[in-house]
Amino acid sequence: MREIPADFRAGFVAIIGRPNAGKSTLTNALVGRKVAITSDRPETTRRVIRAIVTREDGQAILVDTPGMHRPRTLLGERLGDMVRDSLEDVDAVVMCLPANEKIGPGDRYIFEMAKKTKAPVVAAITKTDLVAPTEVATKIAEVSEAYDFAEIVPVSAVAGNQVEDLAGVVVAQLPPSPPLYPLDAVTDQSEEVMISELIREAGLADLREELPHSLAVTIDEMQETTTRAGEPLLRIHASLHVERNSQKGIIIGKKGARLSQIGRAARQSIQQLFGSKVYLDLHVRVSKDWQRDPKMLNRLGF
Ligand SMILES: Nc1nc2c(ncn2[C@@H]2O[C@H](COP(=O)(O)OP(=O)(O)OP(=O)(O)O)[C@@H](O)[C@H]2O)c(=O)[nH]1
Repeated sequence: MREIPADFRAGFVAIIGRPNAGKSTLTNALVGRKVAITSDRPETTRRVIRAIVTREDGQAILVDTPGMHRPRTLLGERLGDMVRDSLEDVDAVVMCLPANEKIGPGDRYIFEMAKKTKAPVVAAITKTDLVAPTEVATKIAEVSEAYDFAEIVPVSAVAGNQVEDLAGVVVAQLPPSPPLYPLDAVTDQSEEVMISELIREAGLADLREELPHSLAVTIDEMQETTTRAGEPLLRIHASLHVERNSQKGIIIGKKGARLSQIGRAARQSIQQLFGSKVYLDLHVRVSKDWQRDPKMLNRLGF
């Protein structure tokens, strides 16, 4: 293990922002690896994910929160609780504000929540690649007037601009501390959670509005075996839960075409992550109103 400098800093950092603000993409860019799933539909993130960024000068443990919105279902309420919990006991907060969108009521609602934490709040002006440099300057002025941020850093997770600078600014807000996780750790999620998130990501890709966020994934069985040729093989049986029969049809597609496509995409990303061959068996189940069913939510880990 390399030597830890005496002025090393470490702590927990909440990444907040309204749905679609770019939190998951920024988390992945900061870690340099995919740990959070992303999509262009709001409210993709359902879990509080811990991603770990380790640098020469410190270690930031990122808590990726679900986009904040007014709760309509029991799932919504639990997500809200998860966000509030994740703002307690953090050492710093990063609030994502997209460069290409005006500050709105959703952001102001989050400012109010952020005021309740004692931790410094850094503004990350995200998606700067989508606007002209002069617009970034205007945005910085708008953001500095809207809230008393400790620092403001414009960043593009997609173009990779200023991601390192943001990491440096965030680490500087953390208290002096030895590393809290091993230096090579990137996440504390279980393999099962990561696999189910990758399957959910594949399920959400290319879906039109008719199947919004009624999709949940459970891993029913997972087994490490070998192929006939003796190579390591990960066998996974998973269920895709939807709320209605009509949604089941959408997921399966004509003659099962969509489901096969989901299986192929998910298998590829799982193989990439684990570096071994994967056999993936997917079942689609209708679990009526799972977002309102306490038993089902518990099973899914909410
Ligand atoms: N051009 C560009 N697009 C970005 C950037 N960061 C995120 N996006 C896009 O913005 C959309 C939302 O990004 P996410 O990272 O999923 O947003 P999120 O805040 O985690 O969203 P929720 O999970 O809904 O809370 C995706 O389509 C991303 O590809 C960026 O730096 N540049």
